[in-house]
Amino acid sequence: MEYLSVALSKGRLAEITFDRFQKMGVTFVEYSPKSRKLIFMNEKYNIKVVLVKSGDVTTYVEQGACDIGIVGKDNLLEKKADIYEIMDLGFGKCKFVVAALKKRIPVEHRTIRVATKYPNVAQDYFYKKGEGVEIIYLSGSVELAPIMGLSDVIVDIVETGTTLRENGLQVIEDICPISARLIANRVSFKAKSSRIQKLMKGLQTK
Ligand SMILES: Nc1ncnc2c1ncn2[C@@H]1O[C@H](COP(=O)(O)OP(=O)(O)OP(=O)(O)O)[C@@H](O)[C@H]1O
Ligand SMILES: O=P(O)(O)OC[C@H]1O[C@H](OP(=O)(O)OP(=O)(O)O)[C@H](O)[C@@H]1O
Repeated sequence: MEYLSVALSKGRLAEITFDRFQKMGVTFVEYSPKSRKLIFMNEKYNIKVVLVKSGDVTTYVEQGACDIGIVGKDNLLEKKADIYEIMDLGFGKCKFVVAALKKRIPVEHRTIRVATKYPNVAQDYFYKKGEGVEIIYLSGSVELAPIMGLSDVIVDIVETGTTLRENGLQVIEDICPISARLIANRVSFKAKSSRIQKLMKGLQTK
């Protein structure tokens, strides 16, 4: 039997996903949260899990290097990849927001500057509102941008709100909810449909 390959977002989603696998009886003995290993094999069910950067999951799946993937909805909205989104996994819950400094200086006579790790999501959101904005791409610690005068607002993920609060920012608009999703390569979804369906059933178990 050919193996089923899974691209899994490293970081926050990985541990929960391995835990789900464990609960459905699919164990990856070499996995531990502290391990630096990137490939894990379950010989019994012939499932190979590879740990990739969150922004690269859609690339592996779209190109067919992996059959399926587990990734945040944030990355799906940003990448717009040609894949099937087949299941909401119900974990990794957070939301996209627009946030700004509590003591925000009003912007007059110029375009609002938006700092974000998600330029397409931010651009789409303001475009749909009919607002022209200047997008400033950052790769992390986005909350710093308004504090340092780099931007007027940010578009970012909020879960507990701690990062915003501890840096003097507040949510000014909710954009949309986010959670982890199971995605599939279009060809694999047909060619390996029964195995993928079985996995989906197992992953539903809490
Ligand atoms: N604070 C959060 N709470 C809950 N889920 C989150 C939070 N931040 C991100 N996520 C979700 O978890 C996924 C992985 O986030 P993680 O922080 O591990 O990596 P990343 O920040 O997207 O990428 P990287 O840090 O590798 O650039 C995100 O794509 C998102 O769906
Ligand atoms: O509402 P909270 O529970 O505080 O979580 C939100 C924070 O988590 C994410 O950052 P991450 O830790 O991934 O770091 P990053 O800024 O480097 O992306 C996100 O970008 C926020 O900064």
